[in-house]
Amino acid sequence: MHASLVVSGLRKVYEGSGRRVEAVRDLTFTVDAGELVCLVGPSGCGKTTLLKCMAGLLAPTSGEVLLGGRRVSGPPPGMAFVFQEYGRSLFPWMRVGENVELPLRQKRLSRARRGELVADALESVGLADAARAYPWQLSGGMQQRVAIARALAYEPEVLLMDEPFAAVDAQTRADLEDLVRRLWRQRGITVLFVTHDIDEAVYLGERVLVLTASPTVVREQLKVDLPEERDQLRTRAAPRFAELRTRVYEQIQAAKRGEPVVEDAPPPR
Ligand SMILES: Nc1ncnc2c1ncn2[C@@H]1O[C@H](COP(=O)(O)OP(=O)(O)OP(=O)(O)O)[C@@H](O)[C@H]1O
Repeated sequence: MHASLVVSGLRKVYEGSGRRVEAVRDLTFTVDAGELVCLVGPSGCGKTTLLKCMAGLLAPTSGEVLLGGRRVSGPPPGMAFVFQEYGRSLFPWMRVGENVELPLRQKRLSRARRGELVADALESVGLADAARAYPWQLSGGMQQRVAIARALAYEPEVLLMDEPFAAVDAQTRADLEDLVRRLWRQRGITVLFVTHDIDEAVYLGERVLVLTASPTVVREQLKVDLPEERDQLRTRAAPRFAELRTRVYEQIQAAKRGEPVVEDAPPPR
């Protein structure tokens, strides 16, 4: 049930109100089935535009997105999202369990099966006892866990995450990062994770894609050759982690300065 994501020659030009913005010029990359890829780039480089095109919420000007070999032309059934603004993505008048169950109502599942999926997803994020609480009775980090549980319960082939931890404190963020790694390893979902945070990208990803400033192309694809088993203290203290984060940082600085992309650049040591 895992699917690859292919972005091919994607271009998006916004036009209207006498303004023309070429947000994304030419993006081509693949996220293999079951891979966890992080995407970083300078602010305003078109990450949200890209994700909206991938989610079928915005039509590209040219190029295409393929999910499991099928062209995306509207919200694909096998895709789930987690956004930064958990406060706005959960319905305050619904209990946690009902929020998690909501997207499942589109699927033709029995009530019992829906109940199982909700319980399993809440258990996976460590919130088995919160099903009857309302979102506003939970901390920010717990609300974001609910948003992750809602995406998991849907049993997606692909999970798109758009700066999902930007609004939580550092300690919670570290816990949520480990949660994403653990769920990804357990469930083998294909994950594309957008973040502003270079350390987060290197800690989480199997690969990091660095985008240029808008109009956007892929500046570099970096394989994260850290052990699969990661640890907030040991991994972040490893010399290889420091080398990788330096490389990503340099690439983002170069992107901000608008330096041209060097084709066939040698791989980092
Ligand atoms: N609906 C729109 N109409 C016109 N221009 C837009 C629209 N949405 C985005 N843009 C422009 O497209 C460019 C990329 O915006 P986008 O929000 O995709 O970037 P981003 O990388 O997600 O930004 P950030 O990192 O700050 O969240 C910006 O120049 C923005 O002004």
